[in-house]
Amino acid sequence: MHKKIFLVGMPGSGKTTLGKPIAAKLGLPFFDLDQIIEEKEQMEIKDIFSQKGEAYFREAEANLLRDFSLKNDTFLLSTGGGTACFHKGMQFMNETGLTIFINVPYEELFRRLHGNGTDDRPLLKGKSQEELERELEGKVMERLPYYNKAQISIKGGNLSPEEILNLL
Ligand SMILES: Nc1ncnc2c1ncn2[C@@H]1O[C@H](COP(=O)(O)OP(=O)(O)OP(=O)(O)O)[C@@H](O)[C@H]1O
Ligand SMILES: O=C(O)C1=C[C@@H](O)[C@@H](O)[C@H](O)C1
Ligand SMILES: [Mg+2]
Repeated sequence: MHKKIFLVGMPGSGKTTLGKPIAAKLGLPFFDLDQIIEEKEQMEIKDIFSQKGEAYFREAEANLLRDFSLKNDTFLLSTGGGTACFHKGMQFMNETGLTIFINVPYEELFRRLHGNGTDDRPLLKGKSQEELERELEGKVMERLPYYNKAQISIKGGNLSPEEILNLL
């Protein structure tokens, strides 16, 4: 049984929503790297982006991913949308534990996030509907090569936690 599990995937793919019940079923404590960053920095992610910039955020994220994984023996960690894609995040997670990619098509991500779903997602905020859909499409294309290195890939977004557990 794996004791260190990393969930990776796009914003809106369900890492937080699905992560909690999956962790509970597996008896693992659940953590969310975005929350860990906000606690450490004492700032919301959108403010880190606007005040300190994306490069600062990516470095803090990479450092905290490593610190957290080394200091904790058992966990299910829901990572940020970009964690796998910067500073060799995917490689580190694959060397450290079990990686699971929740693979949701961009059209479904768009359905979930348009409206107020982008308020707390600084990379997606302030775009028209059309721009948001194109942005999601582009990001999925750009990031798939990283996410696809996960050891387990779960296709389609509308699975329940129970269905996902059956795939593990
Ligand atoms: N399996 C699912 N079926 C249907 N809707 C879902 C599913 N998983 C998540 N959603 C919906 O999609 C939205 C985004 O989910 P969630 O916040 O869990 O994504 P995330 O991967 O944690 O995003 P982020 O990387 O921005 O933290 C929520 O409104 C949630 O209700
Ligand atoms: O997709 C991304 O690059 C991000 C996703 C979020 O989880 C946050 O980590 C942050 O908003 C960046
Ligand atoms: Mg989340």
